[in-house]
Amino acid sequence: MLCLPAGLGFKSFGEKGIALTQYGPYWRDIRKLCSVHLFSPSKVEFYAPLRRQEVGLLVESLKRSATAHEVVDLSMLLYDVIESITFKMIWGRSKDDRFDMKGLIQEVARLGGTFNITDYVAWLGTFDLQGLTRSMKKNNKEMDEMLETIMVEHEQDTSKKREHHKDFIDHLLALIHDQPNSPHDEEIVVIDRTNIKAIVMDLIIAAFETTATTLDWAFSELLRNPRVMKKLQQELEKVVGLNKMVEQSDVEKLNYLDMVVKETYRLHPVAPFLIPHESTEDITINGYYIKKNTRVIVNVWAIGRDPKTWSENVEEFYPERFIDNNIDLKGHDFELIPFGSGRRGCPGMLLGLMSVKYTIARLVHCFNWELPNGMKLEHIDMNEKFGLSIPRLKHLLAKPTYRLVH
Ligand code: HEM
Repeated sequence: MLCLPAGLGFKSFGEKGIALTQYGPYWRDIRKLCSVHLFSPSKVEFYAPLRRQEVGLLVESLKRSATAHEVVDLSMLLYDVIESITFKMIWGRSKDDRFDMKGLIQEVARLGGTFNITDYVAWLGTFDLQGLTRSMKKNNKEMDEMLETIMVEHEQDTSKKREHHKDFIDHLLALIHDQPNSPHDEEIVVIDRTNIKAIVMDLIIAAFETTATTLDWAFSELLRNPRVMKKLQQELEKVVGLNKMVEQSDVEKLNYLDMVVKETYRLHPVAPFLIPHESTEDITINGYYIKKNTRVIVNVWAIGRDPKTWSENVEEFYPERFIDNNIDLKGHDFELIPFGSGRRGCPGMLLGLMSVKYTIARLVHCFNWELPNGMKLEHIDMNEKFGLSIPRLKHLLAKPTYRLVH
């Protein structure tokens, strides 16, 4: 069956972005464009110094907390570091006190995941009984104003620095200013300001919340499972040693880390239902007839907890289950598809996984982690907050101790 994301109960900027846009020439061009400037392996490499710098700053701040024997809000710190990396990649700056970008994105995730009665009883849409349309419009307006300001600032900044260090918004704006001479020019996608806002919004939502939430769950499981934490530290000691920092080039040598990340996604897929898809043709699967244009929701959360696939210890965080199989995250193994599968699968997987693995590696290598105030393992609150993604309900608190030799 060919699938493509269908409309959610809302759409931020119509079908002008990438993630909620129907399959067709526009989606193909935009996806290609994003691949060149953001997702390709060379871009993952290009952003290595940025990741190194931002995660390095986090390590330094944790070292200070360790010296002061402080308990830290690990969830908040993880969201902050991914926020900085994502925003710097996309518009060249990290936090901007003029805008509450994180709040706006989290509101989109909340609204997107709210049960919307209009999806089932369309005529109720006129009444907006749950106030979702009103909230979405307000959110859209704020985002629109914020992105317009950022775009204007990019256009006005003609400094040499900008010429040499173009961010993603610069690349998109160049497309407006260098529109093709001929409509048959296939190399250049014709876009306007609303397209740019929609694409940028999609990318930030797709990149920020997903990566940060993965890290939050990975650390929750590592803290709950000291055996796994210890084994990961042993792997890091063996591959990197205790005298130097982990580098991104070390990441591919860390096999146990790879299994820890897969196991995190099995139990905590960030997008539990992926993005809603739509069948593009009539089809029968396993005896079930699915009509063309049917909305299809894939329950990745349930697949990851199916004892028929994963055996009876399905609730246990047990990375070793990946030792004797070739299951990977690329979307070929349907028992584990946290990044989706096929042509609408996540194009930012390489980028996201590098941020996830590198951050875990650095923090587990540099620090021992304890629960605060003698808290017992079984008291770690593992409840989820339901939305488009499923982050932790409560922040994860922990106490770091520096463990490297220098
Ligand atoms: C590491 C954490 C990430 C996870 C778990 C994740 C997961 C997903 C999932 C489940 C989908 C929907 C796939 C489907 O419905 O079949 C998706 C789509 C998408 N992701 Fe990611 N993602 C991550 C990181 C990123 C990053 C870092 C970026 C960009 C910089 C990104 C950009 C996108 C885009 C643009 C789409 C929509 C693709 C389309 O509709 O063609 N993602 N992602």
